[in-house]
Amino acid sequence: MSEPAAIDPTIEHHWREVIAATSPEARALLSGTASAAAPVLARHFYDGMMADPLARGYLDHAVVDQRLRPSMERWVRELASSWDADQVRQQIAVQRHVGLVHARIRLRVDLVMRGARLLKRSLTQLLLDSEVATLAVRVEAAHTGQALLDLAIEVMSAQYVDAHDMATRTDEAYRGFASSLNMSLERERQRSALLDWENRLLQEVMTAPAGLELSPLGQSSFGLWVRHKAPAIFAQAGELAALNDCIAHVDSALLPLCQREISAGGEELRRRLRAVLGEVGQARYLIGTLFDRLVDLEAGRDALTQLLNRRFLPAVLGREVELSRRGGPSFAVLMVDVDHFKDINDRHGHEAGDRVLQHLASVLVACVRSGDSVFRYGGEEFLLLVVELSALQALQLAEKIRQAVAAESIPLAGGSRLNATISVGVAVHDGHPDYQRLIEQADRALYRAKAEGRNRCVLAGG
Ligand SMILES: Nc1nc2c(ncn2[C@@H]2O[C@H](COP(=O)(O)OP(=O)(O)OP(=O)(O)O)[C@@H](O)[C@H]2O)c(=O)[nH]1
Repeated sequence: MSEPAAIDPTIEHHWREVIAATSPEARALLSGTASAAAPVLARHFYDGMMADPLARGYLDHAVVDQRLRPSMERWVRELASSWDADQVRQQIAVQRHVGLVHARIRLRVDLVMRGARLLKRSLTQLLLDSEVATLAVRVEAAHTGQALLDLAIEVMSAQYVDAHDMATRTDEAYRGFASSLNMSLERERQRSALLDWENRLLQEVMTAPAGLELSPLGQSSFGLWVRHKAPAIFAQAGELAALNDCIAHVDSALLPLCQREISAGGEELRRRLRAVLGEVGQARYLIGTLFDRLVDLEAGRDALTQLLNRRFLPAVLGREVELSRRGGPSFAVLMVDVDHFKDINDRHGHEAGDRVLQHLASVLVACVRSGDSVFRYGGEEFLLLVVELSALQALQLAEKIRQAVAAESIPLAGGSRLNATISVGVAVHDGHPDYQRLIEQADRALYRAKAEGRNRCVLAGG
């Protein structure tokens, strides 16, 4: 993360405007009150934050008491007593630094906002209750205090977002690097690490002197890899959590039971060992699944249809929105859904259902141009992004696809054939920057197509 050098002139301008509009009396009241009450204000800030279990995940009480609260007191004092141009510039630099630190420790921005809101409320109350100035001066000081806090948080948040974006890009790049390692080699390496641990366990059980602690799976080369490297490769995959549970179960429940039976030996020990090996079998299965899914996911492909999966939808749609925002031609989204697909599954079996999806995918791909994109959006739902088309042309394309599907019966595994139809919702981009809105419009049009009898195409807003 690098700190941008120049100070945003707009924010500096706003900051100085706030100060210029504040009378010397109100400035003095604000500085004096903030300075005297800094310990109370800092306490309100952190008490509010630490009341949230989420915040306690980032910060612990000792760190808050010893380190953060004193620097928060200083922060409040300086914010409320920086009036000349140099001091303002200095303040902006401080807020940016704080934003960077927050991004580095991944402190959530909403928690900071909450603390700031509580702090603002306390400061306002103190100023309004002050007995050393007229009501007009107290109100003026309260307004300035609030404006300065807002400015500080604004600068902090802007820096936070920049730094966070950069960190996300770096994380992604690392993930890309990590997952571009030779995956089949990595898979084999981890499988054999797991096997090594199993062999070692058996050896320890057979030959270990009395009192020897069995080696935990979590400390094995496999366990360390799961804890430290696998999250970078598999991100938030559910199987990874299951794998961690598996390892924890082996180490905290199954191994101690095994350990207890070593000296006695016999059938009970064998039973306990089988339980361990059973759980390790589960870990092996999970590793296999993780790697299998990664191959498709990394390629951005849906395993059944080989179409793009939803992963790249934000990137692809986001880019089209950006292109059209810069004056490019409009584009459309077609939401395609198989009619009565549940019946197809129920009547012909799940495999036939899969075959229908594969067939439909090939029809969709055949009907669009190479500049268009076809996604498997959900179970039996597909999303087509078609570029440089008017509403009428998009609807005509949808109709062409609908007819192509309806016209051709689909061959099944046993030689039989079945007919399927689709409904299509069409929406043309109207310039709105949020592509999700376009998807929702297409979705609503699809819903209408279903409601009006299926096997038809409906244009959103048409
Ligand atoms: N064979 C198969 N079935 C799937 C797959 N993904 C989802 N499904 C099934 O698709 C069916 C979708 O059913 P519904 O959402 O009720 O819709 P429908 O039966 O197509 O009815 P309408 O959309 O209203 O015409 C569910 O039964 C899912 O189990 C898949 O990958 N393969």
